[in-house]
Amino acid sequence: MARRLPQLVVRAFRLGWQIDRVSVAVLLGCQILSAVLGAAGLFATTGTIAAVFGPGKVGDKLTHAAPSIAVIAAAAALRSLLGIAIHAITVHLSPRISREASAAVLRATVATELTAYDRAGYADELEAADRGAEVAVDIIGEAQNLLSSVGSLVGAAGVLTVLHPLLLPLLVAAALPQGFASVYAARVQFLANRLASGDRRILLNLRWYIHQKNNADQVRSDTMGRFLLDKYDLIGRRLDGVTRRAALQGARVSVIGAAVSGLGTAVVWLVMLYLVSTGRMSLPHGGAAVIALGAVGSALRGIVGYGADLFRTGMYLDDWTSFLDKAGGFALQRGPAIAQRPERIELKDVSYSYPSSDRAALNGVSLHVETGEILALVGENGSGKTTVAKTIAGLYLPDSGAVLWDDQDTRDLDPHALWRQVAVVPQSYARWPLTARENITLGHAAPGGDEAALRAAAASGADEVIAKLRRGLGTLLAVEWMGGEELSGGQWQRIAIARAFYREGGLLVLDEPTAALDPRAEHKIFANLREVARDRAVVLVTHRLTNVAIADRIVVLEDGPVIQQGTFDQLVAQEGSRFRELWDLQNDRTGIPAQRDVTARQEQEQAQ
Ligand SMILES: Nc1ncnc2c1ncn2[C@@H]1O[C@H](COP(=O)(O)OP(=O)(O)OP(=O)(O)O)[C@@H](O)[C@H]1O
Repeated sequence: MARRLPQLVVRAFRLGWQIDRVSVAVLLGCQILSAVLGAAGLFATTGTIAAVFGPGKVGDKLTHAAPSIAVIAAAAALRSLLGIAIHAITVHLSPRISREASAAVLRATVATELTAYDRAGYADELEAADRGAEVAVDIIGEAQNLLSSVGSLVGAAGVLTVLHPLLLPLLVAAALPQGFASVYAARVQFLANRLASGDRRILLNLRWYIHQKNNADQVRSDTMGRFLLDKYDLIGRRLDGVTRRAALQGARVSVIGAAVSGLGTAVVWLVMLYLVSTGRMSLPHGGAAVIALGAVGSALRGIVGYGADLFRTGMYLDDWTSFLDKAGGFALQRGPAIAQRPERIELKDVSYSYPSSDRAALNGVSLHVETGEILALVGENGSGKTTVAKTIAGLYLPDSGAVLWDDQDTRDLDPHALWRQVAVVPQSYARWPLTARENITLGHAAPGGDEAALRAAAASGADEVIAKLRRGLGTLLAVEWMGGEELSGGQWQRIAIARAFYREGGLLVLDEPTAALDPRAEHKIFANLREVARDRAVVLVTHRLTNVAIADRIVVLEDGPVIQQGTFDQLVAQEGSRFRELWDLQNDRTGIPAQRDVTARQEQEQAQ
């Protein structure tokens, strides 16, 4: 603690310094002045006592004591003014420190590799960092309380040492057991909190799932309410158990520490009585020592208490800094090269495993797509289509092999510049609680007003959606907010596609882009796709095989590796192949395979 506390005080003020130098400078100035005034007041008190208890007439004694009394009064008045100033500055500064600390976590989070989210433990580290940012609100207050106690201690200790050199070391020794106990209790509480972070996250998720509008119908229709609430209760009780055990353990040690310190304090008083009764210390000095002892005692208790608080806050802040330093070990650290609009993107023998899985999601995948082309990825659930699409888009880096954007490895490319060239419609797209305009432009408003956004909306069918909104593009798409409106699933999907069409990027990735669309809307998307692909490379992931007929090339994946590649006609013609099997199954209920069989039979008969 002795080693850590000075570092933590420096760290607290450094954090404050980054945000508001003037406030921190004034705070430190007030603190030093207050300590000096405290010592002056205490010295004046001993002077007053010596004068009052000394020999002479009462009137003379009071005249003698008057300057000291004036100093005591002035010091007390000034200190209380300084106290008000310190409090006001602390209250003003603390929330800003906490907000800045949270913003730093957010900045680090968006600057981590996507794969971090797939790693067990990352969410815990993120939560710990968030908690560190949350408690940062206390650090300035705790640091300044500690400084103030240290200031009082220095002043009072000086006075006490002048009165008798034995008293101060004895008092410090008496305070130490309580100090150790407080730090131990703080540490136990911190470790318990860390241990419980997984459960706390589950509770948070449960709350979110129960509150969320998207799930509200299923919570009711699936009669999930009781089940979720019981789960919440169960985990809450487990959490209570952890905190109760920590509180008991901390309290046990605190009681022992307090008892030993209490005994120590009794010894100090006995020593003082002994010194006064044996004439080793004068009575006026004894009186002054009583006051100084009180001041030193309360300063020591302050150091112990505030020190323990600061120590605990420091442990949380350690989690915060360690997350910021390495962003959970997944900080984006790619090369600086700036990606241009890609002419050709190529996957060369790419393999990729998710961190939490010992099975490869991609296994030796090689394929390419060029500007003006539509590449379709096909395969059964879990075959690796989305993973390939994300790897092409530079969202994942391969474990082995390479993803080349015009011969430049995505590992060497600046990721933000690369993503400016990418437009993605993922399977579950974000429904931002923003206006329709912002949902399409995503903060990249075109200089020519709404023209580009409306063009993208027309290409995706979102124009019909916008036309029905009360305030058109300016309508807030969040019904839970005043003036907001809600869209249907398919209407949202049209907006998500418009968003991708709006982006200028040279790569367009569509992962099941029409799953929620009606046939007319779906037809419109695919009718426009060739035009959209004119100056972009398009990667299309879909299970609806009729839609992949539009693609220039189709890649069929199965559990990681590519098992077939070719045009639609080539793949359909491969009897017994996986693509042909999926095609036949999909059309089993529509009669298309039967028609095909009839056509094939007719052709055979004609040939004979
Ligand atoms: N975040 C993840 N963490 C661990 N494994 C994952 C993760 N995402 C996908 N996988 C695994 O990787 C494999 C490929 O998944 P991917 O999502 O690429 O398949 P897909 O072909 O797109 O499937 P679908 O047709 O169901 O969308 C699957 O075995 C899946 O279980």
